[in-house]
Amino acid sequence: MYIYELPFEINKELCRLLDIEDYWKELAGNHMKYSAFDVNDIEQTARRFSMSPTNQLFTRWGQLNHRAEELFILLYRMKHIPALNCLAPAVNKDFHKLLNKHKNSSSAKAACHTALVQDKSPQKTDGSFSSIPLPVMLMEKVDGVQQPTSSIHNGTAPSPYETSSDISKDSSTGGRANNDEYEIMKRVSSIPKMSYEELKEATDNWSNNNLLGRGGFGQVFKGEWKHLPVAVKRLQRENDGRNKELIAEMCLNQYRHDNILPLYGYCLGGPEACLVYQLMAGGSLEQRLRGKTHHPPLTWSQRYNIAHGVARGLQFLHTMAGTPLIHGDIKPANILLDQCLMPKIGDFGLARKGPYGEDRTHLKVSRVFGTRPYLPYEYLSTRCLSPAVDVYSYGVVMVEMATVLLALDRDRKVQLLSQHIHEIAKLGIDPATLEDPVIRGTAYSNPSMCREFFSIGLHCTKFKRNERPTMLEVFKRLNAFQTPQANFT
Ligand SMILES: Nc1ncnc2c1ncn2[C@@H]1O[C@H](COP(=O)(O)OP(=O)(O)OP(=O)(O)O)[C@@H](O)[C@H]1O
Repeated sequence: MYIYELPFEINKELCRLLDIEDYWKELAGNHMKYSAFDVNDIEQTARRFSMSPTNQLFTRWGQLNHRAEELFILLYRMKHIPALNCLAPAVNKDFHKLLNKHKNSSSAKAACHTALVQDKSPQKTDGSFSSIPLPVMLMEKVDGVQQPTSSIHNGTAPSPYETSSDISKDSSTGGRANNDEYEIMKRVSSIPKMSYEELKEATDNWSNNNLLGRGGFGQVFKGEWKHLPVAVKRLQRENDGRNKELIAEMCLNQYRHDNILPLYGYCLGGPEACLVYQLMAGGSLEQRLRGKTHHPPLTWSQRYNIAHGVARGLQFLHTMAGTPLIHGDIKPANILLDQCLMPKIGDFGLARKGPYGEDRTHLKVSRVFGTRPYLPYEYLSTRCLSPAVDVYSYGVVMVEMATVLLALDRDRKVQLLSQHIHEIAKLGIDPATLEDPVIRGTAYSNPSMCREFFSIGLHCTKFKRNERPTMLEVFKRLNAFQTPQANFT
């Protein structure tokens, strides 16, 4: 019997059993070998049409002419006894010995508990199936029981009998995907997967000529992948935290916005895990401010556009449907610029989903990550993470953009820029005197813009977090500033 011929009652009950606790995902990803992308797609489609995801999975798999016996074997591998019981009437009796095998074994999966409790199989078996010899068509063996080999596999999902799995091949351990990895795959499933070989070729075998920079987690290379300019972040092999970085990047860098650096894909299959981003031809804001590129200094108009774009991106993250996303590491090195100097926020390795609901204002985290000179006291001392942390960091970046003073300068009396600017304000010093020396006193100077940046910086770095503006307020303030000053250079 083909899957699409399953009797309505059996199909319905299987859907019920496998929808519980998302067992269908295990079936689809670990056993039918669908990619995480497909699993996600099935889930989305089912949600869109308010239907059972298992049913959606069966429809897809069934289109490849898979048979009930094949499904039976996969359920056997999952040790899902209620589902096996349910499907038993639809398969050749020779397969029932698999069910007996589980019934006689004490190792039936604890994970089936929920399903067992709620089992309403239309036809219960009494465990007394006969052990008739298997049909001649069966050629391969699984756990001592031969399996059919006659299915037509003309689609993307490999045969359940193939020994190599897409997921296990893709695993950084080189072995079968473990639960953690499967969890990652489930969550990152909308991000395309790339092969290590492809990326090696794209970067000319990780050529030093293509090296764009280095960060705490690895190196970033320029490359061309399928005629698309890309930046490939190759994560350090010995870096224990790389999986964390990878997971966070993949799970959280999925918010699509003009001012968020798009993650094009990832690769878990090679000696090092890689993340692939849009290539930002303008480099990082850090490089531009510190004159580390061959480009001319930024004009005020460009600085304004960068400040505006970053505020726009952050207010977007902070206002995500009731759950703000806190970036946690806003600094010039993580603000990338495209060829038109449009900024995109990158590096979501430290990003966190923020406090849920309006009554929750912060999260208490177990460890503080990030770059110290950009972090406020309440986060460093009491580990309170809230969107106000990003606001604070943004304030420091605003002042850096206006003055190119270092966020931390050990030769300065007040080493932290976030504190230094408050001292300056207290002393009544005109911030325009601190304007970036490259443009101060030139035709490109813009003292009022410098004061405005400084003033936003002061507001954002207020000691008390509830006295800081929200990113939306900052964004609006910048918008308002644009109109009367439209002709600044
Ligand atoms: N998409 C990109 N396009 C162009 N250059 C990039 C891109 N991503 C990163 N870079 C360059 O590579 C450098 C290293 O980036 P990476 O994100 O690894 O580290 P970082 O942010 O500088 O430091 P850390 O991750 O330790 O905080 C950046 O400073 C930037 O110059």
